[in-house]
Amino acid sequence: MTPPVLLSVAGSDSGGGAGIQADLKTFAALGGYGTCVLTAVTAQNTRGVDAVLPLPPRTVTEQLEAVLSDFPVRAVKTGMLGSPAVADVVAGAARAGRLPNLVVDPVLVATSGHRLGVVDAVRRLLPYAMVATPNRSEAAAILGIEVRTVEQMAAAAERLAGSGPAAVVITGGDPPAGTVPGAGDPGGGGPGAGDPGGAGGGPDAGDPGGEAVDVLWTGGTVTVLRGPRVPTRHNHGTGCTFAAAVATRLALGDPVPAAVRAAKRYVTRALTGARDWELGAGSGPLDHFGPATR
Ligand SMILES: Nc1ncnc2c1ncn2[C@@H]1O[C@H](COP(=O)(O)OP(=O)(O)O)[C@@H](O)[C@H]1O
Ligand SMILES: Cc1ncc(COP(=O)(O)O)c(N)n1
Repeated sequence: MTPPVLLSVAGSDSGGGAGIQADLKTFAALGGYGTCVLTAVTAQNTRGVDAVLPLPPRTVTEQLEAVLSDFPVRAVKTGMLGSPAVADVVAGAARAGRLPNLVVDPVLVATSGHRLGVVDAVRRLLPYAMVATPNRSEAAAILGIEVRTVEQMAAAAERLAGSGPAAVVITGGDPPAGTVPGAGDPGGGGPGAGDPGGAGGGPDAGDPGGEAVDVLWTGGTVTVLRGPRVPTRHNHGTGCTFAAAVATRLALGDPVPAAVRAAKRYVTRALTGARDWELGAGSGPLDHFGPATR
């Protein structure tokens, strides 16, 4: 059977763990066919980003035309945009209705701390998103407010949805200092439990008992998605992988809540598969195709 076609609009990670490389692996692992439009080339490895070359808007336009004129693209994921001018090119295609099931991952800063994007570029694309997937610090930067607790994640998701996206997932993969703060009952609830007040005080990434808590806002409903926090230094590209998985599941026909749950499960498995890997000296990549992902 012909697989559904996905498009990733993102930067290249020479280390292969994030960006275009993570997106194409995720699309393939989940049964899609991946195409790509490069926005920037980064010199990057598990330790950090050494250089960034943003591509000219015209080169991005030409790649978009090449892909969209030939492939029946069913869903699109954007990551690093490179520049506001490139964001305008992509927003133009979205405005023209050429980017269906658009998942916008507002990449601003790499896990290593290197700046990869600006809020101004992300703002130009958000109005056209079906799903936006900022992490907590990205949501905080876009809105100019603090986003740490589950209550703050829920409020931020609702505010971001006000700027256009049909759904917003704020991801909480980054280990906060010591705990995932949130008032109320720390217990209960698998992925999909619906109590925004119940993040609990799970220990952070160093503790196998902790949780990775994401918050989904869609159609006026807040859903708290909980998963086990995988204790690992191999966590480079989690945000890219998550957003690419959401896009793939949308392309396969899932509604947004199901797509988001499936994406969270996939990231957890890809993290689990690479837990004992020793690739690079810093934040290593995920296991996109390993037995844990099946
Ligand atoms: N150590 C971890 N264990 C389990 N899930 C994780 C871990 N780190 C990130 N995730 C999950 O990966 C997805 C991407 O989130 P996040 O890491 O916050 O994105 P980003 O890379 O943009 O910071 C979310 O579903 C988040 O809960
Ligand atoms: C080209 C590119 N795009 C996106 C990210 C963010 O990935 P992460 O948040 O996992 O560092 C990255 N490091 N490089």
